[in-house]
Amino acid sequence: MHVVVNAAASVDGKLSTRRREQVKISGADDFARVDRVRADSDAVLVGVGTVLADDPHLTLDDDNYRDERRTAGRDPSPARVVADSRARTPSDARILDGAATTYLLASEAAPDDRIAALRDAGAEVVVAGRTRVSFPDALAELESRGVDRLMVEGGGEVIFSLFEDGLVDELTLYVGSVVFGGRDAPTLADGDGFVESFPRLELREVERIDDGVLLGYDVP
Ligand SMILES: NC(=O)C1=CN([C@@H]2O[C@H](COP(=O)(O)OP(=O)(O)OC[C@H]3O[C@@H](n4cnc5c(N)ncnc54)[C@H](OP(=O)(O)O)[C@@H]3O)[C@@H](O)[C@H]2O)C=CC1
Ligand SMILES: Nc1nc(O)c(N)c(N[C@@H]2O[C@H](COP(=O)(O)O)[C@@H](O)[C@H]2O)n1
Repeated sequence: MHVVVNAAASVDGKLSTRRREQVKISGADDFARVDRVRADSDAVLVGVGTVLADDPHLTLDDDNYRDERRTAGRDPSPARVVADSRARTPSDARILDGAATTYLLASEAAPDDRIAALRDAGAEVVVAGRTRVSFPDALAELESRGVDRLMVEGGGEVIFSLFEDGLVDELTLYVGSVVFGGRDAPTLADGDGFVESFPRLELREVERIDDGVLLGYDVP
């Protein structure tokens, strides 16, 4: 499986403000680029923190991309994936609106009634990990279900874990020309942080988009 992380950050590396609400950092051209990356992916993954904060839809905005995928014999939209160890995703979350397949990655610690409720709401539940989602196991299961190219849209906790597990192949980071500050504001990679063996990236591209900069990296 090829894993592409895409996110937008302020110049001080924050994905949002300390209020952890959804903030538009990208402009129209960058959102159009993100739609293209989604359209090229088999699935789009976020953590439950992002679902609770943003209630994202994660489908395609551009109808042409849906047509293009149909013509290629693919589902019109990529699948949506939530990493949600305890199955906290609300049953009325937008990712469960039936517009695309939605996988819920849970751990063995998830309450049975929550798993049942999310299955009733249409989620395909994948259990991987005892108390927290094991990404190596969960991504292997998704691959067995046809997900060869996975886009990860955040947030910082999930992105850190994927780097920690050595599962990231590419990172594209849009840096908007804005400062959020805030010691508790989410950053591109949160979690426990690295103190050694830092993931090293190879800078592949730099492009001005809207009033910000897109940085593209390969992860060797
Ligand atoms: N600007 C941007 O591009 C983006 C911004 N955001 C912003 O980021 C914030 C949300 O980020 P954040 O709070 O970090 O949330 P995340 O979306 O990263 O979700 C984190 C949660 O995922 C669950 N999880 C399950 N398995 C794992 C695992 N193996 N490793 C890590 N987490 C796991 C955990 O909850 P549990 O233990 O219950 O499973 C964890 O608390 C919001 O403010 C949102 O607006 C989000 C995406 C993109
Ligand atoms: N690329 C990008 N730029 C921003 O400025 C953002 N705030 C985000 N956020 C991510 O996009 C998701 C929203 O998706 P929908 O529009 O609901 O489909 C949000 O949850 C973040 O993952 N991304």
